[in-house]
Amino acid sequence: MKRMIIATKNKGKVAEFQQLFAKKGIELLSLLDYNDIPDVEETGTTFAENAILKATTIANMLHETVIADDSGLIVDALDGEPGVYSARYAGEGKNDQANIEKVLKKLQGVPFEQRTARFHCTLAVAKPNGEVTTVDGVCEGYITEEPIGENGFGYDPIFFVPEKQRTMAQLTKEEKNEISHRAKALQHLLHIWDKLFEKGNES
Ligand SMILES: O=P(O)(O)OP(=O)(O)OP(=O)(O)OC[C@H]1O[C@@H](n2cnc3c(O)ncnc32)[C@H](O)[C@@H]1O
Ligand SMILES: [Mg+2]
Repeated sequence: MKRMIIATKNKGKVAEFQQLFAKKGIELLSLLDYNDIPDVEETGTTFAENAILKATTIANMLHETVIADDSGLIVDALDGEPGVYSARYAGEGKNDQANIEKVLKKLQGVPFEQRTARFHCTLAVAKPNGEVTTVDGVCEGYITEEPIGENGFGYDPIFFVPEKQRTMAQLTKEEKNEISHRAKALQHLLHIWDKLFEKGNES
């Protein structure tokens, strides 16, 4: 396998996948490399449903094997919000800053030890022949009281990683890729990679 398509338009995800796949010597394309691919409506109520929806829709459209990523932030004190609605928590505009402000506002007065949260990532691989496989990855942490750090994307500035004693947005791309939900899901995928793409099973 020489190239792989990631069914996403999220630049932050693309940058992380580029780095994660570099070691495999696979050329990565994303939906940012194509014109005129409409957004897939994320009508599912679970990460897996949405990841499968995105992967199968784009695989059917392009007649190629594609990977889709559906991910989000789960905050225990908010009963799991923003969850599958992470990208559009503060409205359809997908505004990272507004999403962060909404989480922080809802958590006002909640002490640090009760601000537990996790990032979840489901990756779905869809082949043009209709076969679909999913893998998951999770990263545990705490929600800070204010945004800290400039790196990454989405909720990274308010996600404190105990292992690193810094927020996700204070980590380099390499450091985030050592511990992130996305990297863990991809590790699971790489474990079954040869089986998924062994000769005769490529399409
Ligand atoms: O659907 P695609 O095109 O892949 O792009 P998206 O941004 O809409 O992606 P999702 O539907 O999977 O929504 C995931 C949201 O969860 C948040 N998120 C996911 N992974 C994250 C990460 O590594 N760091 C910070 N926030 C993350 C961020 O707000 C994302 O927009
Ligand atoms: Mg989305």
